[in-house]
Amino acid sequence: MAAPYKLTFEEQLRHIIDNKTKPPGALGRLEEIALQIGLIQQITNPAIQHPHIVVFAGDHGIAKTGLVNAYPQEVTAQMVLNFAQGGAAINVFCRQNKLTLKVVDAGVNFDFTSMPVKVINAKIGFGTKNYLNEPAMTIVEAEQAIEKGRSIVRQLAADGCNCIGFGEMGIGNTSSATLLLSAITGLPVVEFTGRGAGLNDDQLQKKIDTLQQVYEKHALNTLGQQPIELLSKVGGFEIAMMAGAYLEAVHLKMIVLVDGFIATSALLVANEIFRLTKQPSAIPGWTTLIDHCIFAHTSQEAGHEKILRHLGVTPLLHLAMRLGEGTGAALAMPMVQAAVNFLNEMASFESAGVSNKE
Ligand SMILES: O=C(O)c1ccc[n+]([C@@H]2O[C@H](COP(=O)([O-])O)[C@@H](O)[C@H]2O)c1
Ligand SMILES: Cc1cc2nc[nH]c2cc1C
Repeated sequence: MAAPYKLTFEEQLRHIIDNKTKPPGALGRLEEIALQIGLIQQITNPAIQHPHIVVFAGDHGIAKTGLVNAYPQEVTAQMVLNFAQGGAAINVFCRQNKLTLKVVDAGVNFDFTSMPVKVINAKIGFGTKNYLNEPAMTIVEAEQAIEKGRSIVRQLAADGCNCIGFGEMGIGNTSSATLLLSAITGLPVVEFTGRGAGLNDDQLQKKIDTLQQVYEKHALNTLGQQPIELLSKVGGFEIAMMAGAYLEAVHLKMIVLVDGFIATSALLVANEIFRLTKQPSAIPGWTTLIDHCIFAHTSQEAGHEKILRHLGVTPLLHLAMRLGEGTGAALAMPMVQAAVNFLNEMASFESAGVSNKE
């Protein structure tokens, strides 16, 4: 006699989700998220513990030229102080959704150490170099930033956090994100260039021309599969640190929420690093970091929708936001919690005595 067929863990989870008191699929995307989280935690009653938003801040040498940005470089440091004082949008949404916020100085052009503010000092440098003239950072700096991002997440996980969203702050960083995405996907710079924090039509054209020049100067068409070199040419300290943070969070099987355009560019860099290390994925059958992540929102920054489509993913929210700071991730967190809650708390047809379809 053939041995009885044993359900795989994924089949068991699907069965539990399908037997909740609702028509199959009626909770839509929440059902996908519940399945994804169950698979990440390899348990049928998963839990979110000590959810965090970590905002990485860094400055960009190119921003000093004013060729690609509407706001001056000083705004990065000023906004970090605003985060530390609780006055930014991300502070409001974290308070609303009971998320712990950590602010990391990955490389802002300002010294916060003498100030009475709660900012994690992970400074790699006082802003990157202007990549119109030279590489943004050294290979060693790129590696240091990645390692620092990994260690920050490792510490949070050790302190009990299992759900995390990453945000960023850095005047000029939509330009870095554009160049990184263009190199990694092989799609033209113009595809990913947008208005950032608020460029007009003329300024947008100047940004496109400038970034095309940078793309050619550093032969970025040859660097798509060399993520560390790519970061060193056109990256940002906050983007490199976030890439390390994603790598560690996925490695530790945390629930990871992806914010907007810049956060997605850091994820793609991390994904290339993951691919190079050829480590087996923590979850059977998941081959990329993308499989592991929950995409929080679609930013209004023009390139975001394009890269999301390229990846074949649909985020939870579409609020026409383009702020960064992790605000999209913070707003999506209650949906993720709702997915976990229905899986844990809803009755099944059997337990509630509700008749199922014939
Ligand atoms: O997250 C997004 O999708 C997003 C889209 C546009 C702008 N931003 C934020 O705006 C800043 C970068 O804009 P820019 O024009 O200076 O490159 C940076 O601090 C980001 O957090 C963020
Ligand atoms: C004011 C301001 C706040 C921000 N938060 C994230 N990016 C930002 C850019 C600007 C300009």
